[in-house]
Amino acid sequence: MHHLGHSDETKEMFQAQSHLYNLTSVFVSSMSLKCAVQLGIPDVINDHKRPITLLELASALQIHPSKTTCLDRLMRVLVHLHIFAETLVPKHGGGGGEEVEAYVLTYVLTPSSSLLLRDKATGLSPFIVAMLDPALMTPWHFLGDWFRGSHESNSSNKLISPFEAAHGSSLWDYGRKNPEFGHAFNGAMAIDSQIMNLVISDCKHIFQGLNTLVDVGGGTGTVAKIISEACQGLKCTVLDLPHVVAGLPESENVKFVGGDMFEFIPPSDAIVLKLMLHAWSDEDCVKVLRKCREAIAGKNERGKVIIIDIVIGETQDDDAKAIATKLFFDMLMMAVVTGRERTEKEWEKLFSEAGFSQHKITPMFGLRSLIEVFP
Ligand SMILES: C[S@@+](CC[C@H](N)C(=O)[O-])C[C@H]1O[C@@H](n2cnc3c(N)ncnc32)[C@H](O)[C@@H]1O
Ligand SMILES: O=c1cc(-c2ccc(O)cc2)oc2c(O)c(O)ccc12
Repeated sequence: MHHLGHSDETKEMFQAQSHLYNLTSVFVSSMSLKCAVQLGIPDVINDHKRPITLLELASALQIHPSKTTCLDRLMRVLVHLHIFAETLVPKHGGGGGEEVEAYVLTYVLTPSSSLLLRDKATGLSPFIVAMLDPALMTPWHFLGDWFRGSHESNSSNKLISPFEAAHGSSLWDYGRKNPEFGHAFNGAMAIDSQIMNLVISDCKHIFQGLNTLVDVGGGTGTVAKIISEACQGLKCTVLDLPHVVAGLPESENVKFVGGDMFEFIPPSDAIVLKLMLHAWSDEDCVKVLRKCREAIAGKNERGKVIIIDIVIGETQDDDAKAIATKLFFDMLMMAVVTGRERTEKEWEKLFSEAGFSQHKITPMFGLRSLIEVFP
């Protein structure tokens, strides 16, 4: 291909333009992924038991023939994103020792699409659909207006989020009023929590010596179940909003309490807060942490708060991708709730304002850290 001999200035301008076009269209990656999940493409490929051609895929998905070329284009982008891979297979099976003359292009799963299969407990498909629900996408369209200050505070005189500006309710209240969304969101969080299964053996010592534990905002109890199964005899209570825990099945070691963490946290040896404090302002975090301190009062050296959350600026942050994801999370916490991601210094400030004297941070899995906080 012949390239025109552009000046450095022109090259730079085209690069800048290309960068902006790329940023403007990155949502196409998320939406193409969501489409693949909605169509059930990973399961169709898996159920086929061998590499699948475009026509076989279109037929299994019952796609109208007029849209086969559109499916081809969807698959092309998903292959580019490493969700699926292409492989050439001999046209007529190639068995029998005869020379193969023609090959046909087929699709196979990759490690990423293997995580989307329906039968896997850790299958991420419901997570992807919930996180890309229009209810969570709409607030982003309100961000500009929200910055300009047209949406300042709700009835309790607190700064409202772009989510509340868009929907007229906080994320948690919206989930109560729209149970389908609420269940999908809680289901997504439960899937995210399944990852604890992979690390619990490494952090069992954190729960050693504890008799009781409360998982504050523990959703449908995934983390509590994993911890209680790993630590024999440990009695776990999950505190979450009443509509979240209503009717959930209990067991001998996992009980549910419906309530508001700003009002009351049941007394226990330790409190777990996973992906909780990052959803709240500093002022609200200090209130919750003070309630936690009351709940573990009198437990001597056993008493502690165990936080699983993001810490910005850790050594793992050498990886540019990890930094970007943490910064994206920070924006997410701005758009859908009233929280933020915090550096160690910012966490430390919250702990000392809430009356805690010591903390220990252990980088954990993925982007999360485990922070033990002591009175
Ligand atoms: C992001 S989810 C985290 C769920 C769980 N900890 C996990 O990591 O899978 C936040 C949870 O906080 C709960 N929540 C929100 N406000 C609360 C409150 N005032 N008191 C108790 N729980 C609350 C929500 O219902 C939701 O289950
Ligand atoms: O809207 C969200 C999304 C998440 C989330 C995204 C990706 C993950 O791997 C885990 C969690 O977390 C949230 C959260 O903790 C919160 O308090 C409010 C909203 C969201």
